[in-house]
Amino acid sequence: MQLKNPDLLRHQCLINGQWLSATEGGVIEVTNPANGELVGVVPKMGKAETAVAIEGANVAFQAWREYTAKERGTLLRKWFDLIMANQADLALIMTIEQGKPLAESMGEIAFAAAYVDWFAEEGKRVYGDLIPATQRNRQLVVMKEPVGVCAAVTPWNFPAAMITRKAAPALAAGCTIVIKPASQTPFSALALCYLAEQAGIPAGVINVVTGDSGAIGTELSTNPTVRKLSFTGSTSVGIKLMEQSASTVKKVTMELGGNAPFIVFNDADLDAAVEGAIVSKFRNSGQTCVCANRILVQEGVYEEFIKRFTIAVNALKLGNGMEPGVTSGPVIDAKAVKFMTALVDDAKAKGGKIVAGGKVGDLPGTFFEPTLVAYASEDMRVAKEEIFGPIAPVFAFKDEADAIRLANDTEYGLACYLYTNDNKRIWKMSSKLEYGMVGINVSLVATEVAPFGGMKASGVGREGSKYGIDDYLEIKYLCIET
Ligand SMILES: NC(=O)C1=CN([C@@H]2O[C@H](COP(=O)(O)OP(=O)(O)OC[C@H]3O[C@@H](n4cnc5c(N)ncnc54)[C@H](O)[C@@H]3O)[C@@H](O)[C@H]2O)C=CC1
Ligand SMILES: O=C(O)[C@H](O)CS(=O)(=O)O
Repeated sequence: MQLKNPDLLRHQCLINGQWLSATEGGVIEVTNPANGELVGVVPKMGKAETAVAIEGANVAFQAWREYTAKERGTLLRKWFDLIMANQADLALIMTIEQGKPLAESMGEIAFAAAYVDWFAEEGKRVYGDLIPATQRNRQLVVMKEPVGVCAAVTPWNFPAAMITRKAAPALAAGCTIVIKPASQTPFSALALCYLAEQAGIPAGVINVVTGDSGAIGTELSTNPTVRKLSFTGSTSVGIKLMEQSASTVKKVTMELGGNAPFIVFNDADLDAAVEGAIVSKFRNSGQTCVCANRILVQEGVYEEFIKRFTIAVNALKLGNGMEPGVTSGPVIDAKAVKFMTALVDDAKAKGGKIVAGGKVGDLPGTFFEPTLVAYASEDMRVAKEEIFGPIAPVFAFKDEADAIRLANDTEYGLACYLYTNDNKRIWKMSSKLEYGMVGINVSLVATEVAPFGGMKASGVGREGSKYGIDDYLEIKYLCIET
């Protein structure tokens, strides 16, 4: 890996300002999903190292909370500047360990940096209240204080943005944090924390522990010093972490799975809908929690949509994300390839028609072709399960009532998309769709200035926006005799 700044490629974890190997010397191998080549190794840490990191974060918290919001903001701004100055190297690390095309990695690094920039400012707007008392000689004051030591467990699909989306509000609020990145993509996390150290963020404020997910996760979720845990990943693991966090009554933010409907009405701009479906479905090879998981097209335009969408899917270029022009990289591992094959076989067995792709990619890594399943039906696995890969099932619906029924027929409630030019329908549908985020003639909704999150099995809490810092704060009410 040819980096301009070789110091970014870290093979140890940052704990209390020290770069450490695992106590027992174990390592985890990280491979490139595009070709199976070894990228490098990181420490295989566990409960003991995690406990040390938590204790160090607690010591650091005592001083960090005394910094003014402006002082913390200045350091976060320096972190932002260093992330952007190293964008190309960070993107290269991401593509090699995660597989997404280099252009997408460049975009994610800018997206990750945007959260740091946003919360560098937002920390300075954590206001309290003075409440008119109901009794004479009383002053009622509301203060907001940092919750303390926080934990973050993050996924492989956005190895940088999911870290800064948690670390930036935590640090801006005056908290400290211990991060457990996905074992598939640790180098992005380690590089980001190296840059935080270079920005002058004090030792112990931000820590990274790589290794045994179960052991590290159990310590993070049960250690009483940790007051807040933020997780992005599968609903099953999220539930487990919520259960484990309950024993010490932690605040939790859970960004979990999704099953996004992408609804196209007869009156929609079909070219815009096709373009939006390509972006929403095939970004990161379909491995995002907000990807279009079910494409619902009204009967009047179904055949025309399939015709245009087939052309667009066949125009996607599958390959190594380092190659110019590649739009679709590998899926994360062989397990994902096997899952995609099972979903396609199930759809075919239940009457679906594979009009594009449908096969394992004929490339050295873990590739699956961008796939279009026409004439999808509700009894198929792709109707109920989070695909998390490059398969686009297209279902037909009759009218608004049918679209709402189909769209809400899932335990998830994260993102959904609506393509129509009827304003009355937009407001009526938006109020009935059981999702935390609604894209209306828009297929990419995530931004640092808006609340990201959902309901039902998609989790609790919001990240980003002015709402994203609240869960890193405690409200303290003072009742003062005057
Ligand atoms: N909502 C989202 O953005 C994401 C959703 N997913 C969903 O999860 C499915 C599986 O993907 P995975 O990466 O395997 O997700 P996962 O939920 O297994 O892993 C996410 C993170 O949790 C950690 N983890 C796993 N088991 C843990 C435990 N017992 N205690 C503490 N931490 C633990 C992993 O090491 C990783 O850092 C995907 O197919 C997709 O459906 C996965 C990634 C992101
Ligand atoms: O976890 C994810 O899939 C991301 O949150 C999706 S996004 O924020 O990049 O849209």
